[in-house]
Amino acid sequence: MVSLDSYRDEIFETVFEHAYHCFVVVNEEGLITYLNNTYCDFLGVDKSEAIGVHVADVIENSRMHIVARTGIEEIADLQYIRGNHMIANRIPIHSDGRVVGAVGTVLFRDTKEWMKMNSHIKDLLLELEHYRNQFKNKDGATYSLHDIVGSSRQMNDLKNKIKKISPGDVSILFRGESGTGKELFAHSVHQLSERNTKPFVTVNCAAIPDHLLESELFGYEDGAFTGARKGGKLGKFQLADGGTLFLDEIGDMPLSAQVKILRVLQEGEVEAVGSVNTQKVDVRIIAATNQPLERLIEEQRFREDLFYRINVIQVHIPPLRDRPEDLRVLSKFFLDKVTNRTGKRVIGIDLDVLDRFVQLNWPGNIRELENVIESAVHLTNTELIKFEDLPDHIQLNASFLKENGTLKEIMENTEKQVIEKVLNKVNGDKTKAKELLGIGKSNLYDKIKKYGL
Ligand SMILES: Nc1ncnc2c1ncn2[C@@H]1O[C@H](COP(=O)(O)OP(=O)(O)OP(=O)(O)O)[C@@H](O)[C@H]1O
Repeated sequence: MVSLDSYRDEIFETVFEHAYHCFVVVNEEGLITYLNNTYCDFLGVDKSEAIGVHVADVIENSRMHIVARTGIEEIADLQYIRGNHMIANRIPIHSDGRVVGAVGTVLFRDTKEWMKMNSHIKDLLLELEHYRNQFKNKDGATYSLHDIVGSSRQMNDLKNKIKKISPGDVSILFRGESGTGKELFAHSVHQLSERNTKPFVTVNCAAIPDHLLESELFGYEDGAFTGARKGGKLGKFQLADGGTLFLDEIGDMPLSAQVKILRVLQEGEVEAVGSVNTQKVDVRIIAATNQPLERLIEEQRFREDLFYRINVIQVHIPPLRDRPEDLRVLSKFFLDKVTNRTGKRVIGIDLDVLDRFVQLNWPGNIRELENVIESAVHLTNTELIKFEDLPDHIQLNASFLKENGTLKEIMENTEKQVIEKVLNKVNGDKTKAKELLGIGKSNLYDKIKKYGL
């Protein structure tokens, strides 16, 4: 007689492993705990490598991590995976009254009917895409984590952090120098959140003149001011209702607008310019800045109470110079992007060029790197980007460093020369030397030893 356990295992094995359906199970963090063989084959992944990985990294357009968080089931949802439209069911798993994960099934039995329906759906979606493009609203999140290139430890840590903090409504403040990718990360947060089917609206606080910012943010009523559009206009808050509002360059927002934003965030209501009524809005705030907000607060140019509102979770994006491991992969990525766009055949980057890139400071970060590659692709006469194809300022910068070494080497060299000169001047008297140099005795001894003086 078969035991109950093995009977159960048999059923499990038959249902999950021999079925034509794809099955996936995730835990509450969205990490895959089970993936059946059919799904592995279809995705072309190795089961042992997929288990424990975040589902969004293994399955395109997955929403399993969202269901595992919200506990709201999604039945017969259309999902695009590996070139096909599939029907996905996502069901939350409850234990002890709380959601502990989700199980997902995807139907893809390759029957003729399904193929027919699939191609019909493809046609319909193409048509829909065509109409969507015609009415395209420039707002919307167009990037996701997959678009963020980089293999450095810092980038991987950042991506993991984004996956953890994206679900939920917590406000996030991205900090980092210009061109580090703050906007890209803001898009990704929205894409990974429960709000991803709702609008993602960007406000560039630095680009809107002070006197227009209020009406841009909160909209205005018909006839609110001279020159106002007939019928009034919706503000960014109303447009983002249910979704995410990305306040870019928030450090540049005038104080008067800061007060008003704070009120909206506290009360969840907006008042259009010229209106006597308020309107409820539900938006998640993501902000970004490259400004030192703490200093702006001291100088009373940024409100401390607003800072605490937006700074619930802070994410710092490191500058490019601090993650040289990403230079090679980013350079290749931009090379492919530019050559695909321009049709010019340039297949590689000289190793010399990449070596130089590592020495540079990149004040404009990834945006600057993209511009440098773009200009080099246009200038090169060969299939390889060479040193002489780089813009002048990069060549100068690089050759200076090449001749003199890295910043650390230049500084050490200078330090050695100064100490040597002072020691000669005082005939080796270390007490006098330390006074002239303005450093402590043990510090001086350490340096004498380090430079072999
Ligand atoms: N990791 C990355 N992978 C691919 N492209 C990137 C990456 N980071 C940034 N970029 C690209 O670099 C450019 C600048 O990125 P983004 O606008 O997100 O930076 P930012 O930090 O918001 O800059 P700013 O503070 O000036 O607004 C964009 O074209 C973006 O697509």
